[in-house]
Amino acid sequence: MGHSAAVWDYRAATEITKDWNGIDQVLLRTLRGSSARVSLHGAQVTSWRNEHGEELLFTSSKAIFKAPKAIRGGIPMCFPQFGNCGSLEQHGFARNRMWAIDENPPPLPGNDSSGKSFIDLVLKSSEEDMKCWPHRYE
Ligand SMILES: O=P(O)(O)OC[C@H]1O[C@@H](O)[C@H](O)[C@@H](O)[C@@H]1O
Repeated sequence: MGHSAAVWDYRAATEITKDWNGIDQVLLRTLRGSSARVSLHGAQVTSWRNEHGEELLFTSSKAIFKAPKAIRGGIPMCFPQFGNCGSLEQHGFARNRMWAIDENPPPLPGNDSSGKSFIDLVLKSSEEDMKCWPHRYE
């Protein structure tokens, strides 16, 4: 990619694209050539490729990347419940909401961002979700 560790610009290694349903997804690349893809639908990690381009995550070919279905596969956010251990939908509603990019995230701990890339996503409680889970969160 033409980056060197001395001038690593993680923002240049972060690209926002749309999936086939028009939903924003974030592609993150590292200096060494590995990458991850995160959908704003559920903040779900849908791909993680190593520096050889090999996919390390399973995402079902039957996955529907669109509400009201949560994405099946990858790394889901299970909140505020896991599985069916509660009265909410399977694994909670967070994986079936549109998350937002936090433009002013707190810095990474230490000085460990060289060659890496990252994105901070945020989900805030909504009046609608308060009806079934009456707690504020962010
Ligand atoms: O199928 P979903 O709703 O995407 O959930 C993902 C998986 O979550 C796990 O907790 C279940 O044991 C699996 O059966 C399930 O497939």
